[in-house]
Amino acid sequence: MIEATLCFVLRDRGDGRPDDAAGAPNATDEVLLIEKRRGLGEGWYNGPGGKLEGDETPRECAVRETREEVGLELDPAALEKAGELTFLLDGAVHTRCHVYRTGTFAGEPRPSDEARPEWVPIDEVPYDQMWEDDRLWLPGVLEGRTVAGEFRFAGGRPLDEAEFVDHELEWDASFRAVESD
Ligand SMILES: Nc1nc2c([nH]c(=O)n2[C@H]2C[C@H](O)[C@@H](COP(=O)(O)OP(=O)(O)OP(=O)(O)O)O2)c(=O)[nH]1
Repeated sequence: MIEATLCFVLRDRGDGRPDDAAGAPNATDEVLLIEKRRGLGEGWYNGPGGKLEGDETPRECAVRETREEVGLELDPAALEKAGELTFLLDGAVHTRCHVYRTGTFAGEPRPSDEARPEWVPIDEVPYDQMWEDDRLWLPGVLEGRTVAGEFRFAGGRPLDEAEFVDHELEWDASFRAVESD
């Protein structure tokens, strides 16, 4: 089983309207997406992220992958755990993915061999150029919600060529018990 991360960095486009009391972003916020240049999901938009290395925690992985892919420095303590997604392929767990969200970052995004970064208004996220399941959970994550999801694919490797067949979602999931993540 692969353990991986995704990290969605949000910024306020500056319309002066505050986010709501719960801190949920408003519709003028932008999210940093990458166009993935190689590997799984090549050619599709996603958040920065990737597989855990060595004995790093998912949080450390999200910070490292964001630095490597787009050159932003994140504050690990300011990463909010927003999701835990399990991707199954032909009945077996293929990848467990920890999803983070943050509004705290330093630096300007820059392209790398792996990724071309782009700030995208959260109501213009190109779901037709992303993994097929993303439209089911990413809008809620960008609104500040938490989600636990299971997504079933079938048809053999690689995962990004398999058929998306089924899913289960639990919204407003609590990840406090595993917050060392
Ligand atoms: N948004 C989204 N991301 C997904 C899905 N399935 C899935 O594995 N991912 C993510 C998890 C990881 O961040 C990323 C795959 O990891 P990666 O970027 O390290 O994969 P890779 O094959 O390019 O690995 P590498 O050669 O760079 O080590 O894709 C999905 O359905 N939706």
